[in-house]
Parts: sequence; structure tokens; C-alpha cells
Amino acid sequence: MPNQPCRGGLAPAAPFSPDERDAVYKAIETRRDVRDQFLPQPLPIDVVARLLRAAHAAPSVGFMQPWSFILVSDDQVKERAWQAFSRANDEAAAMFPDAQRDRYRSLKLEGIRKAPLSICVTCDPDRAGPVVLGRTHNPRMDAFSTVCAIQNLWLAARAEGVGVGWVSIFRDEDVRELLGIPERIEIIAWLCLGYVDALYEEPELAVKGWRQRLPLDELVFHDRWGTR
Ligand SMILES: Cc1cc2c(cc1C)N(C[C@H](O)[C@H](O)[C@H](O)COP(=O)(O)O)c1[nH]c(=O)[nH]c(=O)c1N2
Repeated sequence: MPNQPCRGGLAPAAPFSPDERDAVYKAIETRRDVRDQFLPQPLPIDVVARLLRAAHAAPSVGFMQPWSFILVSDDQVKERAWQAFSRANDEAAAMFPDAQRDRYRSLKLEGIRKAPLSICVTCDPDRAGPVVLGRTHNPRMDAFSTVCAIQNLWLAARAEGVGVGWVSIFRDEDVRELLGIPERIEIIAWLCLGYVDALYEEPELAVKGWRQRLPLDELVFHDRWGTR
């Protein structure tokens, strides 16, 4: 692809109005990971297009844009994905200590069959050639960029009334085979999407007593690791 400079200059960057700013923070603070609240109606294609545009507007190392999005709405494919999840989830349960296993088992950790749409997000490490500006000293930057795209989509979805659930309890090779993803492409996420009419006010894992939000001031240091 030819890399001619594109047109564009500096535009004014005034702060948002208070209402606009509140809307951004509202999306951030009320976004939730959704497992069970999906409504069955399909997402209109224009909504999906807006969510994908939001993802594609994400920052990326060297403007690499390494992401691709595989849209999955076929029930049979979703069923096979759920079976792959289910096998991996049995393996996962066995990894937890006895005291936690029953509680782990009681958690709902996916909405693959209930959500009308899944999006598998992948990362192509070769998208911008072998040497990428900004990735020269840490090859994982391409995956980090793809995660930025996912977060954009997740926040835009909140504004659209669309719930998103990230499912990562899979063996990569199962998803790779199911969706025909080549070996050189990294699988970053399986996202479940659908309209929701209710969301937890706090992370579901906190509500269910699995793990609580950490105090922010314990995570902020000044000038040196560990210095408050
Ligand atoms: C990389 C990654 C991977 C996963 C998740 C998130 C992220 C960022 N989360 C969702 C996660 O549990 C959730 O974000 C936290 O519990 C916080 O809750 P809220 O997202 O604020 O609702 C998640 N949830 C789940 O039920 N099954 C899963 O496999 C995963 N995997």
C-alpha cells in the first residue's frame, strides 16, 4: 500500500462541554463485562459498523492497526465455541485450590450462545512489515494496540446500550481451528455482544464476592516504584 502523506492539520482541541465530559466518564464507569444479560435481538448492521469504527480509531504502535475482526453470528459456530469454552473451563476449575473450586464453578463466565453476535479479535504481527516504529524493542506492542481497539469498542458499546463480554477461557488451537485463523495470527479476544437492558452496578465478580476493587491510592506511586 503506498504511504503518501494524507491531508490534515491541527484542529482546535477545546475541552468537552460538561455534558459531553460527563457522558465519557459515564461510559467508562458504567461499562461492564456481560455474561448473562444479553437480549436475543440481533444488532443492526449500522450499530455494528459504529462499534467497529470505534475500535479502528484506537491508537496503535507505529499506526500499525494490527487488528482484524471476525464476526460470528452462526449458531453452529457459536455452539462449537461454547463447547471449546466448556472444555477449557473444566481445565480451569481444576487449577484452583479446593476451597475456591466450587465458587469458581458457580460463576457464569461467558454468554457465547446467548449473545446474538460474537467478534473474535485477532492481531497480525506482520501488518506493517518486519520493523515497526515503536515496536522495535518490545514485540508485544502489537497485542497491546489490539487491546486498545477492544476497549474503544467496549466503551462505544456502552453508549449504544450494547453489552460486551470478553471470553478468554479457550485453548487457542480450538478457536484457531473453528475460525480458520492462520498460525501466524495472534488471537486476542472472543467478545460476546448484544443489547442489554440491565447491567451490574459494580463488577459482577465483586458482587459475587470473588474479588474486590483495589484502592486506587495503593496503586499510585510518585517518582519511584513503591513510593507514595
Ligand atoms: C483480558 C480480559 C479477559 C477476560 C476478561 C477481561 C479482560 C480484560 N473478563 C472480564 C473481567 O472479568 C471483568 O472485566 C472484571 O471482572 C471487571 O468487571 P467489569 O468489566 O468492570 O464489569 C472475563 N470475564 C469472564 O466472565 N470470562 C472471561 O473469560 C473473561 N476474560
